[in-house]
Formats: sequence, structure tokens, C-alpha cells
Amino acid sequence: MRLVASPGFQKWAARFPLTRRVTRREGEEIFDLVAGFAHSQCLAALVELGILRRLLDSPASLDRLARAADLRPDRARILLDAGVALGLIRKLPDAYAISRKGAALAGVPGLEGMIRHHRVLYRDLADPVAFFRGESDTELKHFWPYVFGAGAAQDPGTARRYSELMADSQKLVADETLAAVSLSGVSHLMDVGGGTGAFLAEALTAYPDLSATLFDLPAVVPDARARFETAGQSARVRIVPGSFRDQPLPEGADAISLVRVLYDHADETVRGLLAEVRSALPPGGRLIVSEPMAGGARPTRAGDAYFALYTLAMETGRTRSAEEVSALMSAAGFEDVRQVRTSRPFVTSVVTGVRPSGISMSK
Ligand SMILES: C[S@@+](CC[C@H](N)C(=O)[O-])C[C@H]1O[C@@H](n2cnc3c(N)ncnc32)[C@H](O)[C@@H]1O
Repeated sequence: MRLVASPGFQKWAARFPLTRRVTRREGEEIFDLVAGFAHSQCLAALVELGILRRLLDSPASLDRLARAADLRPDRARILLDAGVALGLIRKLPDAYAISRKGAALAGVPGLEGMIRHHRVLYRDLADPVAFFRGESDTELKHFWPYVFGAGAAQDPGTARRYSELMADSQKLVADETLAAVSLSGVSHLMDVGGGTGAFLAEALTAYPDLSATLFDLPAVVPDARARFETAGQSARVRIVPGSFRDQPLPEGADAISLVRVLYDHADETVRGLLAEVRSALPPGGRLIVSEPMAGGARPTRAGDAYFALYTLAMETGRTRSAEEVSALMSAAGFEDVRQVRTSRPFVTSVVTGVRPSGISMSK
């Protein structure tokens, strides 16, 4: 590898026909890594200035876009051309238009909110050395204070701020999870840490005979109640406010889901929670864990170079690989633990397990 790093070798490889193309591609990939932050900031500006939304309606001239965004036209041109280079915008003779990728991005529920929210993450990463040394006081750990304890969780303002961000993206996670896991045969599903109920609402729509329980902190559940009322599903859902840290989970569900819950918490809390889930399930009952996961032996860009950093900045939990989640589930007494393939692992990954039937470990 020292050879590959040497300037002489690189010069030769850039000219030699067999290595030329690979060298150029590698060069571009390296440049993309170096420039990634600038790319993300262009995206953030296009979102925050409402330019992508505006172009979704119709193409527009440089002057109109600049005026609407309150930018000087010469500076707006630089941003718009950057958007073209990043594949989000198309350049027409006298106007700019949205590209396919730009339209797809604007159509992803919750993505715009997440892009805006990334200001917080990027401030936390501003000094990456201090960040990885654990020397920075990250904002994200104050942004998500609900995981720290009951005090913060009782503040409805804080709860709503984070719940909105979660709810926006929850539909995407719900769709991906329901596409990977069949709930046929399940009569009652309990979603622990179910937030404002988007996952259960989707499940209830997909399975008309299903009934459900939503368990979450008291500050979070009012929004869930409102969602089920609006969807006309209230009669099929029981909402139980509480903390899985200090009370047993309600019984009666033959399947329990934990959607984007485990990665918020330390191993010790996860062990306690999985034991509670196992106790609450009947023999043969199923656990479904769905959340973004790390790649383990094969690290992934989304899992290991994004979600792992995000959870590191939160400081309370960590992004685990599917193998690690499976091991925690097996240690908690689940059987038939399986990693279920999802089509978009950058949205979520899924692991399922079953509480053993027959003679088994004590409750
Ligand atoms: C990251 S959010 C995920 C919400 C939802 N499942 C989703 O995917 O959008 C984590 C959820 O766990 C809940 N939670 C955290 N600590 C909890 C606790 N001790 N007891 C019950 N719920 C808790 C939070 O209130 C929040 O709704």
C-alpha cells in the first residue's frame, strides 16, 4: 500500500492504459470524500432557501430564484450550478429545473427536516479530533434529552420537538419494516417506544384484523392519541404511557416491535429492555427490532460512517451491527433469531426473534 501512496506510482498508474480508468475513478472518489462537507452544505442551502421546493412546482429563471431566495444573482448562480453538478437541478437554456434525483429527494418524507437538523450534527463534528477523543460537549446529547431520564421526558415541548423529527421519517422506516416482515398470524402488536404511532398506524392499515398497544413516555403519547383519532383507529389501539426503565411492559401482545429504540441506549439498558420484552410476550411470541445498523465485519457508509457518528454524538447509545443485536437478543433468551434483509439498509435493518415455547427459562 505504501507503493500505491507514492507519487511516482500514481503518476505511472494515471498514464498506464490498464490502470488509467481505475486511477481516475479512485481520484474522483477521493475528491468526493474531501469535498463531502461542501456538497452537504450546498444541499442544505438549496433546502433551507426553498429552492428545491420552488423548482418542484416549475422551472424558474436565475433572477426569479435569486429574488425568491434573497440572494444576489451572481451568488445564486454559484449555488444553482453547484446543485446542477450534484445532480439535484438541471440547467435549461434560460432557466433551472428540478432533476429526477432532486424531485426524489424532495419527495422523501422527513428528509428535508433531517437535512435542516444536520446543522446540529455538523456543529458537533466541527472539530473531528476532539469529537473522536470524546472531548467535545455535543449539542446532540442535549437535543435528545429524553433518553437520559424521566425529568427531561416530562417536558412536552422537548418531546414534541424530537417527536416531529422522528414522525416525519417514521413512515419510511415503517414501510421498509412492513415490507421485510409479515405480520400475518399476529393478532396484537405492541410497539414499545412507538413515538407518535406512525409505525402502528401503518401496520393497522395493512392488517385490518390487527389490534395494537403503543407504549411510550407520558410526554410523547398525546400526539399518538391524536394520530389514531384522525386515522379512525382509536378503537383498535391501547395507549399505555410509561417508562420501560422502571415498570414492566404490559402483557397481551403476541408480537412486540422496537423501532429505532435500541440504538438510543447503552447495552445495559438494552439487556434490561429485551428481558422485559421477553417477559411480556407469550411463548412463541415474536420480537421485531428495526433500526439502522452498522455493517459489523463489513462496515457500511450509512451504518458506520453516519449513524455510528450520530449515536456517538448523542452519547447514550450506539449503532450496533445486526450480529450484535442478534447476540443481545439470543442472550435475552430469544430463539430463531434472524437478520431479515431490507431493500434500503440506510433507512433501516431488521432482526427478529421468538420467545421459546415449551419449557423455557424463567420469566
Ligand atoms: C428514536 S425514537 C423512535 C420513535 C419511533 N419508534 C420511530 O421509529 O419513529 C425513540 C422512542 O423511544 C421512546 N423512549 C425512550 N426512552 C423510553 C423509555 N424509558 N420508556 C419508553 N419509551 C422510551 C422515546 O420517547 C421515543 O419515542
